[in-house]
This record gives sequence, structure tokens and C-alpha cells, in this order.
Amino acid sequence: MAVFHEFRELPVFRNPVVTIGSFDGVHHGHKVILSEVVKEAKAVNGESILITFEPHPRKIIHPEQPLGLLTAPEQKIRLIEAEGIDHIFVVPFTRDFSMLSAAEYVTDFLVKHFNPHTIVIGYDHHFGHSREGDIGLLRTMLEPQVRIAEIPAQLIDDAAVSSTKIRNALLKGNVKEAAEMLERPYTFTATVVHGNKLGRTIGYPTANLEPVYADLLIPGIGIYAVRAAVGDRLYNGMMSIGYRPTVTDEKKITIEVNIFDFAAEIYGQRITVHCIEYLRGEEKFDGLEALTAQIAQDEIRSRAVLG
Ligand SMILES: Cc1cc2nc3c(=O)[nH]c(=O)nc-3n(C[C@H](O)[C@H](O)[C@H](O)COP(=O)(O)O)c2cc1C
Ligand SMILES: Nc1ncnc2c1ncn2[C@@H]1O[C@H](COP(=O)(O)OP(=O)(O)O)[C@@H](O)[C@H]1O
Repeated sequence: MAVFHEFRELPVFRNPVVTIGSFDGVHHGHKVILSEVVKEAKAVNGESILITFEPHPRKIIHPEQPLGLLTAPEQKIRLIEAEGIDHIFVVPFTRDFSMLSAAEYVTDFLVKHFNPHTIVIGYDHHFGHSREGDIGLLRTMLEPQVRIAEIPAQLIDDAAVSSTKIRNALLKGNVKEAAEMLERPYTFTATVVHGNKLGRTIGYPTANLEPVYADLLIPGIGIYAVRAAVGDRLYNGMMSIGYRPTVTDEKKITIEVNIFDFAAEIYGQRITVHCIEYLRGEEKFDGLEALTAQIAQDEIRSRAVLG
């Protein structure tokens, strides 16, 4: 699969079958849509092209509203590739781009650069300044030269609902429900940074994590059974997300992972955490001894969950 970031890199495609969207998470609903696009392209002996945006349009249009994303840009591209899409074009989403009128978007963006044979689009997809363009405008402007294939409402609704649903499930710690909708465990990649060096003194060294991609959603506060990819190996472990009220009054959320059957300095390294199961909420214990006893219980449960 080829990934393009600039218009001048674009080749002439054969019978381009184009779809457009954020596809954050590349979850079950998205996969249904992507398989439709791949099928359409096969049917007309064409190439499938997915147009997506970076950063996420909501980050530009509503920068004041927090939005935790479900996939980092590179990860999203890999997941889309796995669904069999031939090409991805990542539009640098800017204020200027968001100001294109709907008609300019169709003529100067879609047709000029992609010359689509077919556009596969949701019944509720809107584009152009103030979201004034819709599938009706595409039909009026482009049919019959371009085929407009409408994605059935049911498929779109499933997809839209599950993006929000997945975010909400993760924020509540419900990583199992999220994994069902994603068809994989929720993961994030982070750099190991220095903490307070207290973990090793209680027998549970914990790698303190700083997510590489700051816009990614972090699951809700709590204790989780996880897997952690370090280098090319996947370990079992447990993760704490929270304020650590037992040891500090700081109002800063930390993410830390204790990796089972592992003993190495990994400061500065990147690890990918797979969130498998929520174990419990964070508690304020009466001292380190009580905390350590609870963490020992967490380890037993994590090992049982992870098998
Ligand atoms: C599995 C696990 C569960 C934890 N649960 C709690 C908790 O319920 N309350 C709390 O205050 N801290 C909790 N912690 C965080 C510890 O306080 C923290 O790991 C310890 O202070 C070491 O911090 P350091 O890595 O900065 O040295 C937990 C940590 C782990 C790994
Ligand atoms: N089993 C392990 N799980 C997590 N980190 C480990 C483990 N073994 C060694 N380490 C190393 O120890 C560090 C954590 O020790 P800790 O005393 O908690 O220090 P810090 O407060 O800096 O995180 C990790 O960043 C990592 O480099």
C-alpha cells in the first residue's frame, strides 16, 4: 500500500474508488465500510483510495474541546492497510483547508486530485466550510460522470456509535468492551521516564510511561491487567493509572507498568501497552505496606486473567 501526504506525489489512478473519513480506531464498523470500498474497487477493476485527515479535523475546528483519539496516525495507516485498501492520502488538515466551500472541495480537491470513478460515501457525510456539502451536492455536481455509492445508514450508524462508545468505554476503564468493538485490545505506545524510584523499594519496580502521541486517549483511572511489548517480546504485567494518593498529593495522573518476570533498565525505551482487563479502582492506602499487599493481590489476579 502507498501512503501519500502531498498532492504533487499523487499518480494517475486506474478507476479510482475513493472514500473519505477520519476512521479513528479502525474498529468493527469501519472495517465493514472498508470492505465495501475494496469490493467496489474490485468490481470496476479499479484502485481503492482512502482519504483521511491529519490532524483530526475536530482538533482544528474545535481546539477547545478535548478529544482522545483511539489510534495514532501511523497505527491507523497500518490497520487500514490490513483491510486491503490500495492507497491512503493523508490531507494536512489546516484552517485554510477547512475554509474551502463545499463546491470548491468537490472541484478543486476531490475531482482535480483524485479524478474518482466512484465515491463511496455515507448518507450523512458532510464536507466543506461549515459542513455545507453533502451526498446530494455530490450527486448534483458529479453524476453521471462519477458514480456515487451511498453507504447504507445502518453501517454508518454502527460505525459512528461505536467510535463514541469505544471512547466512553475506555474512559470508564471498560477495556474489555472496547476490545470487542475494536476487534483487538486497546493499545498505546509510550516512552519510559523516571519516577520517584519508590517502586523498586517495595519490590514492584514500575516503568513510568509518557505516551508518544499526546492526542491518544488514556483509559480511566484504575488498575489493569496488561501485556507490554518491550523490544520484540510481549510480557504480561499490571498497570496503574491514577494519582497515587497513597504516596503523593500531586494532582498529576501517572501511568505505570510493572512487567512480570522481567528485570532490566528500560529508561528511554518505547513500550506498547495492551489493555486487557480492568481489575479495580485506585485507592488511598494507609501506608506502603498495605499498598504493597494489595499490589501482590493485583499480581495474582493479573496472572490468572492473562493466563
Ligand atoms: C498494580 C499497581 C497498583 C497500584 N495501586 C495503587 C493504589 O491503589 N493506590 C495508590 O496510591 N497507588 C497505587 N499504585 C502506584 C504506587 O503508588 C506506585 O507504583 C509507587 O508509588 C512507585 O512509584 P514510582 O514508580 O514513582 O517509584 C499502584 C501501582 C501498581 C503497579
Ligand atoms: N519488572 C519491571 N517492571 C517495570 N520496570 C522495571 C522492571 N524491572 C526493572 N525495571 C526498571 O526499573 C524502573 C522502575 O523502577 P522504579 O523504582 O519504580 O523507578 P521509577 O520511579 O523511576 O519508575 C523502570 O523504569 C525500568 O527501567
